[in-house]
Amino acid sequence: MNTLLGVDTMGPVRCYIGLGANIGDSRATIAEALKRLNELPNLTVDTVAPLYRSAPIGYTEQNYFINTVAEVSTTLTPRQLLTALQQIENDLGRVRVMRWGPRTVDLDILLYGEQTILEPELQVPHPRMTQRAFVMVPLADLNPGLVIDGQKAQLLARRLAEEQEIYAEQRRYKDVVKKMNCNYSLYLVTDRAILEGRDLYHAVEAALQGGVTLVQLREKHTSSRDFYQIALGLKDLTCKYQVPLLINDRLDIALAVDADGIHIGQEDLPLQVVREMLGPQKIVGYSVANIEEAVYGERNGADYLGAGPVYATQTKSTPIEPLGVEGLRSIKEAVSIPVVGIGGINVRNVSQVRRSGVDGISVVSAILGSFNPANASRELYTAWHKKD
Ligand SMILES: Cc1ncc(COP(=O)(O)OP(=O)(O)O)c(N)n1
Ligand SMILES: Cc1ncsc1CCOP(=O)(O)O
Ligand SMILES: [Mg+2]
Repeated sequence: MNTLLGVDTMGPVRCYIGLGANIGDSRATIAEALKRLNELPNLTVDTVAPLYRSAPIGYTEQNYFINTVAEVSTTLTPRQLLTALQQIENDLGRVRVMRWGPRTVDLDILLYGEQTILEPELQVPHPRMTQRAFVMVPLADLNPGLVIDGQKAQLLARRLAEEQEIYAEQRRYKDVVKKMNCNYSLYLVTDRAILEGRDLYHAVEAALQGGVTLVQLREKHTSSRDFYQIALGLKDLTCKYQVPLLINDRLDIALAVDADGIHIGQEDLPLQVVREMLGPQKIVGYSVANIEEAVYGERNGADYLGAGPVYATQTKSTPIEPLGVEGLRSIKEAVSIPVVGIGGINVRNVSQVRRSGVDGISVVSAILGSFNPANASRELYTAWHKKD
């Protein structure tokens, strides 16, 4: 890379970014920082280590830190990357008061490819990284064989973990990466009634082969035990196709099968409670039928909104008048999180729905009502991606 001109001539560079926080809801702040990192132009978060809790070093009269390390690929120059990280820190409320003092979030370039940078503002490899368990332990999770200053990351991590106070947190932040990369464009919501006895797994697998990007298991009249078993089976299937699985309504089932998230509506458990119990790393979808509900959803932790019904539907009885494309557009314009339309969407009206500006279509009968769900999904996929 030609760093003088800031021009990329060599393709993306693999970098490691250290993240730490100890003010407020540190886990949520780290999740938000990772999301913003992944939204940077010319940068992709490839993988994130588990979270660790570590004792403060230097100034010890402060909270324990939550730490992790992200592996990213980027065509940003080291300087551009540093500026972008500082911008995220500032946007998330970091105020620089004291060296090694408490912080809302701290983002450090640990390694930038194989480069060594010795500038007053930027030193890479990070000068103290091989002395810190909270850096080396998550870094060794991502790349145990990595050699820094002639020493293997895994060996350094083991030694430092014995000397310094560091605890593994339960939540796996690989989920955050999955959530950040969630594709809402063709979202299948299941309903076994529509299958009229055909096998759910076969139908969902066919839909996945046809291009479905997200699946919601929606079981309205099933015992908890059966719901759980079906969810486990669907989780295996969606994992095989690397497509996230969300559970309709039931927080207990979503937790029990470690689903990628949940979809709840106006009559389900309160959004804030669901977010709190599921944690920041999981996807929470929220049903809305007007702008007020949409704004509420965005402010209270929803990752995306299911807006509908867009058209009349036989699949769910609802007293709500269809929103139409204009109603859908007004909801999309009122928020900045992804919005999918739902209700009566099929291959004939999908291009109209797309023109409202939403991020995807959510469908039941247009896929599961077909004897060939793979073809039906393919047609919807093509229609969604068709240029006007
Ligand atoms: C993507 C999506 N959008 C909306 C809904 C409807 O949710 P809700 O209003 O809670 O109704 P039920 O689906 O629970 O009957 C949804 N499921 N998915
Ligand atoms: C669950 C739900 N929520 C609003 S409309 C709807 C059903 C959508 O089904 P279909 O795609 O068959 O119209
Ligand atoms: Mg519901």
